Formats: sequence, C-alpha cells, structure tokens
Amino acid sequence: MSKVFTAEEVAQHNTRDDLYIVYKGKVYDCSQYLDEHPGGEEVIMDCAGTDATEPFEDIGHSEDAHEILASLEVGELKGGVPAKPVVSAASSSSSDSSSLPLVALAGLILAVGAFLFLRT
Ligand code: HEM
Repeated sequence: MSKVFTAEEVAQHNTRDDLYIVYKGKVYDCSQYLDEHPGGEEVIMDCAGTDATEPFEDIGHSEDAHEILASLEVGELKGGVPAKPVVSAASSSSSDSSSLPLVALAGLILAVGAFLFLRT
C-alpha cells in the first residue's frame, strides 16, 4: 500500500536533497533526478513541496518524462486531486446576461448608423 501524505508533509520536503512534488494527486521524490533534468534543476526547485501538476503539464512533457516521473512515486496525497470548480448554471447564465448590454449597444450603433446613412 502506498504511503499517504498530507499537503503539509509534502511541503516539508522542499530542499535540494529532499524534494517532493505532487502531480495529479500522487507524490514524487525528485531529489535524485534534479541533476539529470533536461529542463534544469531550478524549475523543479521552484515547485519543491508543492503541486507541480500545472507547470509539468504546461511544458508538454513527453511520454518518457511521464515514465521517469512514475518511477519516482513515493505515495499519494491525502484527499487526492482537488476537485475542479463546477461551472454552475447560475454563473453561466449570468455571463450570458452580462453580454446583453453589448448586444443592445451594437444594435443601437447600427440603428444610428442606418438613420444617418438614410438621411443623406
Ligand atoms: C520529476 C519531475 C520531472 C521529470 C521526470 C521531468 C522530465 C523531463 C524530461 C525527460 C524532459 C526532456 C523533454 C521531454 O522528454 O519532455 C524535460 C524537459 C523540461 N522540463 Fe521537466 N521534468 C520534471 C519536472 C518538471 C517541472 C516541475 C518543470 C517545471 C516547470 C519542468 C520543466 C521542464 C522544461 C522547461 C523542460 C524543457 C527543457 C528544454 O527543452 O530545453 N520539468 N523534463
């Protein structure tokens, strides 16, 4: 059974010789890999003890990179992947209504334009 870490525990592994990162709810010990990282150690050090899912994904790491990462797994994060915020019906309908004044304004400009055009 893999070890379960709290976010606070992971955060304590934040030095060059003892460096954990979280990726998609799993915890990885990158200490031994820093020297070999093609992107340099600095970028991984910046993520030390934190969730590196976004920066790791942003780079578009290769299949190889994912395999190396998998080999460094030491456990999982308590609570796992934080839930994505659900876009509620209320907030999506409010964004619809917020574009209403814009539509009205565009209509008004068109009407004024047509009026001026027809008058000449
Ligand atoms: C233990 C975790 C990581 C592993 C195993 C890993 C592995 C790799 C590998 C194998 C490459 C070579 C290109 C590829 O195959 O995709 C690479 C490149 C790179 N990585 Fe990571 N990486 C890790 C974490 C990170 C993190 C957290 C960042 C944060 C920004 C990062 C930034 C980069 C960058 C910028 C490159 C591009 C280097 C270049 O093309 O010059 N990596 N990584």
